Amino acid sequence: MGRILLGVNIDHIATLRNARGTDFPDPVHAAAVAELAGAEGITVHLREDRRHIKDRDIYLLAKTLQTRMNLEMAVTEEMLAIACDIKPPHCCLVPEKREELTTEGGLDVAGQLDKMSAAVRRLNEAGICVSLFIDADKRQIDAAVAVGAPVIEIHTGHYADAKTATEANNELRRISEMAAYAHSKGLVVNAGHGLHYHNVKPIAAIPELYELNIGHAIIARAVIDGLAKAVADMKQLMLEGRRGE
Ligand SMILES: CC(=O)[C@@H](O)[C@H](O)COP(=O)(O)O
Ligand SMILES: NCC(=O)COP(=O)(O)O
Repeated sequence: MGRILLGVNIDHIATLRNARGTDFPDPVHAAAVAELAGAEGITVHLREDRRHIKDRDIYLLAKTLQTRMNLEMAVTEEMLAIACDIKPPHCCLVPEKREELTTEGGLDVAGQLDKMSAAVRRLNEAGICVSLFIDADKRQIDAAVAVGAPVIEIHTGHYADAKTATEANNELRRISEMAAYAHSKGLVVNAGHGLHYHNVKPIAAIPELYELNIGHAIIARAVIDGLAKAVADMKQLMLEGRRGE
C-alpha cells in the first residue's frame, strides 16, 4: 500500500490571533513548525469574510513555505484573481456560506458545470493544480472529471459528525467506495474535514486516498499539549522579574 500524506490546516491559529487582534500566534510561524514536524503540505482557507486566514498570511506563506500551499477558496472572481496572483501549487475549490460555522458539505460541481470548467481552466492556465472539495457522490465525481479537475478532496464531515456507529460505518463505506471509483477515473483522491485523533485511522486505511487535510483537531491538540510548558515559562519569567533578573 502506498504512503499517505498529511496536509495541516492552520486556519485556527489565525482564529486565535484574530480573537484578540494581536499579531500572534502567527500562522506563518505555525506553518514552519508543522513542516518541521512532518506535514507534507499546508492548507489555508481564505474565506470571503477573512474570519481567520488573511491576505497577508497567504502572501507571506507563498514566500516561506518549504512544502506546498493548498489554498482553499470559494469560486468567486475575487478569489480567482488572488489565486492567479499568488499561484499556489494547489487550489481547492470549496463551497462557502458566510453564516456557516464551518464548511457544511461538498461543492455542487454537477449543478454548475460551465462555471466550474471556466474556473478550473483559468487556474490551470496559471499553473495551479486544482482540487474540488466534494461529497462522496458518484455524480459529483463524474462532474469533477468532466470539468477537468485532476484532484478531488472528499468531504469527510458527515462521517465525522455521525451520531451512531452504524451511521459512521455507512459513511465510511460510502467514502471508501467513492474513493475507489474516483481513483479508477484517474483522479488523485484526497479527503478531509472533521477528522480527529479518534476517527482518522479507518479513513487513513482507505488505499486510494493520497492525502488527508486536517486542521481543527491538530490545533486543538497543540493548545492542550503545549499548555503546561506555556504556564511554566510564564511563571519562570514572573519569578525572574520579582528577583530583579
Ligand atoms: C474546506 C474545509 O473543509 C476546511 O478547510 C474548512 O473549511 C476550514 O475552514 P473553516 O473552519 O472556516 O470551515
Ligand atoms: N479541507 C479540510 C481541512 O482542511 C481541514 O478541516 P478540519 O480538520 O479543520 O475540519
